[in-house]
Amino acid sequence: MTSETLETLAREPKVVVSGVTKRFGEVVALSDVELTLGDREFVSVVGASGCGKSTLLSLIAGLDAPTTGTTSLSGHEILGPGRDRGVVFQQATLLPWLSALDNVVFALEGEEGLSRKARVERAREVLDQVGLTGFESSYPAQLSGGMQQRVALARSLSYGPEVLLMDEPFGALDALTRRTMQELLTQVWEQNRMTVMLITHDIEEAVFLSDRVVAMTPRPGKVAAEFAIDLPRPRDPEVLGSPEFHGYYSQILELIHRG
Ligand SMILES: Nc1ncnc2c1ncn2[C@@H]1O[C@H](COP(=O)(O)OP(=O)(O)OP(=O)(O)O)[C@@H](O)[C@H]1O
Repeated sequence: MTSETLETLAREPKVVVSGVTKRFGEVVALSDVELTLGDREFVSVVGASGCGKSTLLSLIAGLDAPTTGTTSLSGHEILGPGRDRGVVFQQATLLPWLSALDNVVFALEGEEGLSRKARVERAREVLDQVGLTGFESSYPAQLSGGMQQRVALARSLSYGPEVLLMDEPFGALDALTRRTMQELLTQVWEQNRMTVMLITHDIEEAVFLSDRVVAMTPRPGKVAAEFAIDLPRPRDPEVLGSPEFHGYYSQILELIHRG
C-alpha cells in the first residue's frame, strides 16, 4: 500500500454517501452508491456520459434527495443546500448586472454579522486569490469565459465552505484556458485545503488534480474502482510527462472503456 493510500485512509470522513439509489421515474441513475470524501481530500469522479455523475453531485449539494440511502456531511444527514458546501457548474451563472466584485459581495449577503465593508474586503481577497485583482469593476459580459469561471470560483470560496463541489467547471473552456484554470485550482486548493469533489470527462485533468479518482460504471452508476494518485504535491505540470502519470491515466482509461 502506498503512503498516499495510507494518508487517504487516515483522513477523517467529511462526506459519506451510503447505499444511495436515485431513480427518475423508470430511469435508475444511481444504484447502491458507496463513497466517502475525506477531510481536505481532492477527489475526481469520472465515467461515461449519463452514468450519474451530476446526479451524485446534486445529492451531495442537497439540490435533490436520494430515493434510498443517505448522504451526510460531518456526520449530519444532508437535507438541503447549505453554506458548508460551494458549487461551481460548467456555466459561471453570474448576475450580469453586477460587477465581478458585487457578484462575490452578493454571495456574502447571507453572512450574518458581516458589515458591507467586511464583505467587500473578503470579496477583494478571494478575487485576488483567483487572479482577478484589477478586474473588480468589470461586468460579466466584459470578462472571458475563464475569467467568469474565476469569479464563480471566488464566489464559492468567499464564504469558506468545507466542501467544494465542481461539475465540469472547465468543460466550456478552450484547452489553454483549461490548463491555466487547472493550475489555478491546484493553487487555490493548496491554500484552502477544503474537500473537493470534481466531476470531469477529462482523465488527464482528474489525475493531475486529485488525491483519488473514482471511476463509475455506466448507468445505473455505481463506483467501479478507486485510484489513489500517489504523485508529489504541489502538483507541477511537469508531472504530466512522467511514466507514473501515464500509468494512472491508462489504467483509468482502460477501465472506463471496458465499461
Ligand atoms: N431531473 C431528471 N429527470 C429525469 N432523468 C434525469 C434527471 N436528471 C438526470 N436524469 C437521468 O439520469 C441519468 C444520469 O444523469 P446525469 O446527468 O447524472 O449523468 P452524468 O454522468 O452527469 O452525464 P454527463 O456526463 O453527460 O453530464 C441520465 O440517464 C439522465 O437522463
